[in-house]
Amino acid sequence: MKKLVIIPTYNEKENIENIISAVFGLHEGFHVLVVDDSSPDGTGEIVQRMQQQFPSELFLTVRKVKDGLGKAYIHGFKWALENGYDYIFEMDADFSHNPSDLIKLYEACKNADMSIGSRYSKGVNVVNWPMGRVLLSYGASIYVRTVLGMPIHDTTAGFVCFSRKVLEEIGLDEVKLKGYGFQIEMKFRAFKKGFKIVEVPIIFTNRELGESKMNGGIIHEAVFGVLNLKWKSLIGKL
Ligand SMILES: Nc1nc2c(ncn2[C@@H]2O[C@H](COP(=O)(O)OP(=O)(O)O[C@H]3O[C@H](CO)[C@@H](O)[C@H](O)[C@@H]3O)[C@@H](O)[C@H]2O)c(=O)[nH]1
Repeated sequence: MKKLVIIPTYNEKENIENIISAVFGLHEGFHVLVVDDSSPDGTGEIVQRMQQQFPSELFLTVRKVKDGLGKAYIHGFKWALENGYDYIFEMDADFSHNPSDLIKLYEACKNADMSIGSRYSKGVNVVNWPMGRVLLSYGASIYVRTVLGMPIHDTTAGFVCFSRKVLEEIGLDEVKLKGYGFQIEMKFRAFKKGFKIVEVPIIFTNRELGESKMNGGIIHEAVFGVLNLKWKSLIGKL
């Protein structure tokens, strides 16, 4: 089975080399695609250099401008489908997600269609986030679950495994949200299509290096984006 971990990056020079090494260090046959938005800090150049060491496992696509997490992933998903991958993973560059949990996600995904590394399926498993961010994220998950009626605890999770057929059937060109709302939209579309989704408990650890790209615009898009998804679902367009 061909497995691809997609890592979107914007200014991750402190993390990128270590995270790629950690994935390959698992020796589980994962390939890595980095989707970099022309990071001014030289993240892309670091990946290019590592490609000499891992010519057939490490891939890089560079987009011209910073255009949001969602668009970066959509680009990566299409690349994965074109290149024949069976299982496709989302993972942050910054070690918020422990790369060794990829194995748990893969095992769970084999018995489902999609698996989610979940911070909230067994209590709240977040380390070193400021209380405000925990409340925002946990509150967002309750808001989304209530409005959309989706039985998923961690609806904004960014540590996910998709089996190929989910990405083939979900309608990638119709996914509209670009920021973290994208995470919600992907899960809702998969849920509406009747795919089997399982949550795997993980511990999310706040990054030690580099900076989060979270901002007010991303929150605004997610709040109104959820209402729009609900509306589309009510009028049968989703
Ligand atoms: N290519 C690209 N990558 C991006 C962009 N914005 C963020 N990224 C990359 O996406 C990953 C996550 O971004 P962070 O900015 O570190 O996210 P966070 O604040 O820690 O957010 C986490 O929580 C969110 C809400 O729960 C999650 O939705 C998100 O996936 C992530 O796990 C990192 O690898 C970062 O470099 C972008 O515009 N373009």
